[in-house]
Amino acid sequence: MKISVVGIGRVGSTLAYTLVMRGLCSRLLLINRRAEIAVGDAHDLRHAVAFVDRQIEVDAGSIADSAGSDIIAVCASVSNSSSGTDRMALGPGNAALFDELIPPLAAASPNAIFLILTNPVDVMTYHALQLSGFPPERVIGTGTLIDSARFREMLSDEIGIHPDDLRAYILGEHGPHQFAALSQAQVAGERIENNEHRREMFRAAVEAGHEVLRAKGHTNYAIALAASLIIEAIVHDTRRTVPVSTLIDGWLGVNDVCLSLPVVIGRPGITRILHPQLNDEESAAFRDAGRAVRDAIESILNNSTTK
Ligand SMILES: NC(=O)c1ccc[n+]([C@@H]2O[C@H](COP(=O)([O-])OP(=O)(O)OC[C@H]3O[C@@H](n4cnc5c(N)ncnc54)[C@H](O)[C@@H]3O)[C@@H](O)[C@H]2O)c1
Repeated sequence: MKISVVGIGRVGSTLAYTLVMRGLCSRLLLINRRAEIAVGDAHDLRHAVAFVDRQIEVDAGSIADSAGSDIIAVCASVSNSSSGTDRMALGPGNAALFDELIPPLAAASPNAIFLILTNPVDVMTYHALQLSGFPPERVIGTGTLIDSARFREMLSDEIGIHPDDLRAYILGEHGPHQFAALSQAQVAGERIENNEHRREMFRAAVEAGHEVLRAKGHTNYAIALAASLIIEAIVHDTRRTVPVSTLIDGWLGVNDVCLSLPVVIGRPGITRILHPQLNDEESAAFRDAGRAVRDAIESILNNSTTK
């Protein structure tokens, strides 16, 4: 299993460390615009391999060196130091960066699965899909997995049940147009009540990500573990059900846009998209998210090579 991580900044280097810790590949390639950072991280991680149970070849390299990757995790980004909590502000810069990166990465590894972390993640997942020409099941955005994890963690504290056992999803956009599918939230077949307190908890979960950004200027640990859960599902064909950003084609009248829905993930990538029975308010929120991300795709990708 060969995994390439593109963009060795705060998120990419934490993801690379997580992949080594979890022994999720036999070859790990790090690619960064400033090559010396990737070289340094590759050395450091090679020393870390001595402390894990699996032999992993860790290298720094170029897009040509990524040939034959099974999974390509894209964390490359223009600087996000001045964008604050506005992920869309990164859109034009990152769209141009993807124009440069995705076609040669896809050509070097035509059978790979792309995992997109770069923000605005729904727009960038759509862009990667277009630029690679890969089928939608092999282009996955981390989407609202991270938001859902924060929400389940808060629910778990209140209910006193492990977050993994709670079926509670935040869906839609990884951004302001996300919503909690509370009408479907349940544990062991028992409904998790949809009340004002829980809706307040959803708002707190969304705010929690912003609090991390305000405090330290970036997020890295939780998103790296979220990405490694998706990668683990691919590597071990676990068929886990996770909310991630994927191409939506027709559901609830939403078309030609990437948004988060629960999907099943295995060795081929997304093996199935699930369609929860949302109530009217949640269905309207999903359509709103579709409109917002579609508008962003049109304005951000206007000048890109796909137009
Ligand atoms: N999806 C999520 O939930 C989530 C969570 C956190 C961060 N993010 C996003 O992940 C991205 C990375 O965040 P970060 O904090 O690591 O940023 P960062 O600035 O620390 O790292 C970005 C890295 O990309 C590299 N890079 C830029 N252009 C490149 C190119 N052409 N080829 C190779 N590398 C290139 C830069 O040199 C830098 O090392 C951002 O877009 C951020 O918003 C997403």
